[in-house]
Amino acid sequence: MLLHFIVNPSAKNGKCKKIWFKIEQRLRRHRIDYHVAFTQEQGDGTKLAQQFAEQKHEPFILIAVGGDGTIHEVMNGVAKYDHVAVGYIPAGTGNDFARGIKFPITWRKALNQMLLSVEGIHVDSYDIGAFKSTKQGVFVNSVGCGFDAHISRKANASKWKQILNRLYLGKFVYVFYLLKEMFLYKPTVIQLTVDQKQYTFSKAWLVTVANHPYYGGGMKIAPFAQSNDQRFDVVVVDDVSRLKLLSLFATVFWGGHIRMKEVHTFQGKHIHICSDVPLPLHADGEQIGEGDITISVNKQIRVLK
Ligand SMILES: Nc1ncnc2c1ncn2[C@@H]1O[C@H](COP(=O)(O)OP(=O)(O)OP(=O)(O)O)[C@@H](O)[C@H]1O
Repeated sequence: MLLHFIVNPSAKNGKCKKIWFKIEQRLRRHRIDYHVAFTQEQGDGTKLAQQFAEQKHEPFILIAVGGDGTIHEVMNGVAKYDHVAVGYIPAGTGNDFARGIKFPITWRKALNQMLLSVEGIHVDSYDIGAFKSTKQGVFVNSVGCGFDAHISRKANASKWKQILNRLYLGKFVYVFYLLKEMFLYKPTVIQLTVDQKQYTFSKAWLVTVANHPYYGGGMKIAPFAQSNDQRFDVVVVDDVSRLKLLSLFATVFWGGHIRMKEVHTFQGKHIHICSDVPLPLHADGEQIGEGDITISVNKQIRVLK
């Protein structure tokens, strides 16, 4: 069987390119036929994946190699096609999708498992979410609005990120903006609707709609979320002091934050978030603009395990 790969060479601060060369050696050694396309800029993952899906009429396997941004883009290209099974080799900095579906988070182990799986073609079905705001699309990990999207927007726009990325210190940019913006960001009134029930939060910092527990490179933002239960876990941080917010960012690594009284959790299939002030939004860590957003469960997608 011919395997199709979409590789983001820039993932993991450019290390993904070297990872791909090693993957290629293994494929050749196993005499596996493959075809590869490289992304050249943001958005290419979606375009290439859609082109593959439209060209092929028989079932085929499309494997994304990169980080969460890469699998996000590839899923956006193929979510509406039933004849595609998606594979994922984690080769990014965060790799939360792999954690979320309990797939190995190192490229070597993931490749080994996938090579076994390809022979038997073992696929599992997973939920993906659909969002509609000024942009629309699907997500595999989470959609977030408010403070976290604000931080990632600031960090991505920073000239320091590119410089520090080259030194593999890119994460410090997020920490810098987290500490700085904590004192500048103004929490807002948010109206949240979960399956027709309405809730109002007067000083909301952030709302995360999660498909599985992981976020931001291993933080357990929604510890009980499951990626195959056809619903989302919603986490709201409201009316928290700036000092306590800092401790929240420490406890979120093991999921301890959900015991705080300022953290509210819900579960549902249809979520609407609106606010008087347009809130920054992200889907799987990718910027998707700002404003009100509606999120619903998309049909499941088949993933190679
Ligand atoms: N050739 C390219 N050059 C620059 N950016 C690219 C290229 N191809 C894709 N991108 C963009 O790179 C961004 C980051 O990719 P990705 O998220 O896969 O890697 P990562 O940030 O290292 O991993 P993670 O999200 O898991 O932390 C995505 O927004 C994607 O659109």
